[in-house]
Amino acid sequence: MTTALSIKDLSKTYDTGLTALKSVDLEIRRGEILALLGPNGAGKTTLISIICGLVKPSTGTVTVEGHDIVADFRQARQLIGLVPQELHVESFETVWDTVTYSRGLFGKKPAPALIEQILRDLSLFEKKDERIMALSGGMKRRVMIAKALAHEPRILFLDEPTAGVDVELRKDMWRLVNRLRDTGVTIILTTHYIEEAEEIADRVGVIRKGELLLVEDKVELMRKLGQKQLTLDLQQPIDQIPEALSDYELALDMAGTRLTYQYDTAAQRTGIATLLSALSSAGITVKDLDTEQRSLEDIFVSLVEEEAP
Ligand SMILES: Nc1ncnc2c1ncn2[C@@H]1O[C@H](COP(=O)(O)OP(=O)(O)OP(=O)(O)O)[C@@H](O)[C@H]1O
Repeated sequence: MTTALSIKDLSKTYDTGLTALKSVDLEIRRGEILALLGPNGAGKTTLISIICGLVKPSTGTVTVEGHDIVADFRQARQLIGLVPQELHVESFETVWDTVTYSRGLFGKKPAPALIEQILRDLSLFEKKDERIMALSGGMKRRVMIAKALAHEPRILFLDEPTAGVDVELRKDMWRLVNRLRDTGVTIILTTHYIEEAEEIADRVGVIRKGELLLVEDKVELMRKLGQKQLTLDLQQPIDQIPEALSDYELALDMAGTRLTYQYDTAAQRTGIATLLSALSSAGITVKDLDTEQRSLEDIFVSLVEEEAP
């Protein structure tokens, strides 16, 4: 594994006394897409801001492709592209000038062909001569992404990139993210949209109250924590779950016509076969059945709830 980003024992206590990060350890591989999930105020932006040199850590170290973000700030920062949560783009400049200027800030030689490609990828090329102030909010957000990419970063941070953007931009963005990843760029995104993490991430980190609760391969996480639910629609309503079925984790709906059964997909035995035969022995006829996999959203909600004091 080649490490793109290494975070060790990172903590941050703001001047107000609030501890936003508590001893975070995290290794991010080159070329992976990591989604950081967490409720409001979890510390996601603080983490990104420290890595980008915008906030000073209280303890700990961060290295970007081997460069320490404090001792070797310029080298480390040059490898990073940041698309912040807030829109702040120069109003009077044109799209082209703004994006070109961003590249220049990192001391990189002009590369008009590259800037053109970035603008085309973001469906911004037709707007290249327009002033930013004349653009819609969605277009401004595209400009922010273009600015972050102009100096060819190896690690791209997207802080809640799709909050309030339309479906079109979201799709463009994920296409671009996948293409960047194919060229070896490491992508770290924070999001409230769990389906976004589910769709795009290779690994998912869950952060809450400044603590990294887990970091796990997405597929593995879903396999480990994912439970399936079996829904059984009954031919005849029942008043209560028969005593003979008390060993199973069953729930009966209000109408008495639907039983639900939670089971672990990773378990050796799901218990479905014995459950069905026990139902039959109890004289309960099943009209229809259906299974449903828990989504990452369910997993996230249950994790955050479980850990709550
Ligand atoms: N400059 C600051 N001074 C004091 N406290 C701060 C500062 N910036 C952030 N905080 C606090 O630190 C905690 C973590 O905030 P942060 O913005 O990192 O969370 P987040 O996970 O990005 O949240 P959101 O999803 O709402 O953006 C919050 O309680 C916040 O109020």
